[in-house]
Amino acid sequence: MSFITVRNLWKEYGDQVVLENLNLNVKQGEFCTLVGASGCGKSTFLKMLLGQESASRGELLLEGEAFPEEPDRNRGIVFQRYSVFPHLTVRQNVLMGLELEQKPWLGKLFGAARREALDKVDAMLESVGLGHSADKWPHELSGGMQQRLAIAQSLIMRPRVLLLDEPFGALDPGIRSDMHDLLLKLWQETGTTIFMVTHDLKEGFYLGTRLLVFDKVRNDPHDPQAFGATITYDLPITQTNENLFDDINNSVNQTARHQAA
Ligand SMILES: Nc1ncnc2c1ncn2[C@@H]1O[C@H](COP(=O)(O)OP(=O)(O)OP(=O)(O)O)[C@@H](O)[C@H]1O
Repeated sequence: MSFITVRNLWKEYGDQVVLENLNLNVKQGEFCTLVGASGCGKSTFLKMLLGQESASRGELLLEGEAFPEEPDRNRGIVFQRYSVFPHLTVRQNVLMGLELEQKPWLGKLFGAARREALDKVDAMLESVGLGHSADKWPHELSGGMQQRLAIAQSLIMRPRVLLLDEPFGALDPGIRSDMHDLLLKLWQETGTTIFMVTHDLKEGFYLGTRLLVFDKVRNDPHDPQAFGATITYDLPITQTNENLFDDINNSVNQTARHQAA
């Protein structure tokens, strides 16, 4: 049985068809990268996987069962812009998830439970290279450090599915490449299933084990909302070549021009 099953999935907002007829089977531990023109519903798809948006039609299954309708600890998300809490230190930012999980009403751990949680937090901070910054405030961190903190915050909950929405889009190229190494290391260590949206096709090819291209196959210039995007390429990344890269790039750019027209 596949870990995640997407069957004839549609998403509409009012008259606008955003996604049409998505079909996908994902195994546990796969690293899927999602590319596509702006507005093709990539973030919407992540939100559906997170439980923040529901499908208009079709099925979204986790191990054969309907996805829980509310976000839960099975799924973590990291956005492009830093989603950390400015009024908490680095350590408190990562600790908070564990506290809320174990003490949902009080939001605080005490004694041995707190010490155990702090050990986990410090180990996680070490693994994302923030061991020396545990007592800093988010505004004292660089963009790359804040993004590492956001990743630590998600991973401490050991999500079975990690959703990344252009997590490195706002970072400089050098820092991006460090973050790639870090993400691959954490993915290998945790075995979590990843869906990552990127605008950078090369990044998609480099990081993922599987590339999903979201694109519109039909376009009505008089009614741009009539048709949604679907998955036009679903490729194991080992089977790619230079021509395919150009084909995908061209079709995504063409859709982007239609959307902008
Ligand atoms: N809550 C909402 N209500 C109405 N329309 C929405 C909502 N969320 C998204 N949309 C619309 O759905 C379409 C797809 O948006 P989405 O953000 O998923 O695209 P995307 O592929 O992630 O784009 P980008 O690459 O620019 O982030 C857009 O036209 C957007 O305006």
